[in-house]
Amino acid sequence: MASILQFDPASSAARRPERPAPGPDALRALQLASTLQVWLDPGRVIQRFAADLLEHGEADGIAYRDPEEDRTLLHGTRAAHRVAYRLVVDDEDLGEVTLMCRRRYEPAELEGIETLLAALVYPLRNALRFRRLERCARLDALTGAGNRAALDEELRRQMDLARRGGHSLGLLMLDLDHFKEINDRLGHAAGDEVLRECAARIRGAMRRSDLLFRYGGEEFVILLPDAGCEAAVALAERIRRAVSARPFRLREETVRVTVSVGIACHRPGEPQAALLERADRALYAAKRAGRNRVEVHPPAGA
Ligand SMILES: Nc1nc2c(ncn2[C@@H]2O[C@H](COP(=O)(O)OP(=O)(O)OP(=O)(O)O)[C@@H](O)[C@H]2O)c(=O)[nH]1
Repeated sequence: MASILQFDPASSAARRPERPAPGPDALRALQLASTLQVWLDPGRVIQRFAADLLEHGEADGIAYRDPEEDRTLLHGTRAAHRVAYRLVVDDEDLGEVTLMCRRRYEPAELEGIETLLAALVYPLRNALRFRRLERCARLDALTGAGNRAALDEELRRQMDLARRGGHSLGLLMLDLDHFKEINDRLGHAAGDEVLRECAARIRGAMRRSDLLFRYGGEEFVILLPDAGCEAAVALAERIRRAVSARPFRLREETVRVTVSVGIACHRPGEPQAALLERADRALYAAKRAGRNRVEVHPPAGA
């Protein structure tokens, strides 16, 4: 088990005030920092950092625990001797870097490694911040689903993948029934609560590979990569049941909510707008047929 050292570049410099003028380590760190700052993806920053240390034989393997993702990236191979650094800048957690080596580290070697870690922390912090901002720009703040801009981008990407791979792509358009009544009777804040809870129930019915977006006010879109109409109908029914099965408990009231769902499956060569338009037509048919139901475009037998 490796001991974990907290690495903060400010306190690390403070610990060695008598450090001599820049030597080869410092020059290498400077070069490394200028290479690393080019990347705005934390995974790429770590990959480049690891490649540099592996190349110089300072480690046989380097693992990185991302502070915001449930994963650890490994470069190189695992080895018995380990030293782990929790990276912190101004109280901001940047994750944990573990260096693994077949031989035991000497104290002088660790000092050199800490100089290189100092080159890593700021590019890594910038990349983590950039990723956070980019994610916020693509998320709907109320429900945590993807927003309209994210849907446009993802739909284009998924249609392209479907075309190249010869896969199918299912699209569900989902709308809460009589939502205006909830807003009018209980107020906008209660309406917001319903939207949040509804998104949570939808997510609970989805598989990991399905993608949820808030399309507009009380309308959601789900993309099902590599899924045909049968799978799309099965998901739509699961969602319809999950929403209507039990009342929504709000702060002061409980309300029953239902959803209508329209489904269209991508046809080769079909433009994005046409696919959305067909799902919308199916949704309209579900509303006209009485709501709390699922319809597909084209309708069976058409
Ligand atoms: N609370 C809340 N309400 C919203 C939000 N966005 C849109 N709405 C409301 O959603 C309601 C949509 O009403 P309608 O389009 O008439 O639809 P509906 O009442 O669900 O009726 P059907 O769709 O025909 O079943 C309007 O009252 C909007 O003000 C939001 O972010 N929060």
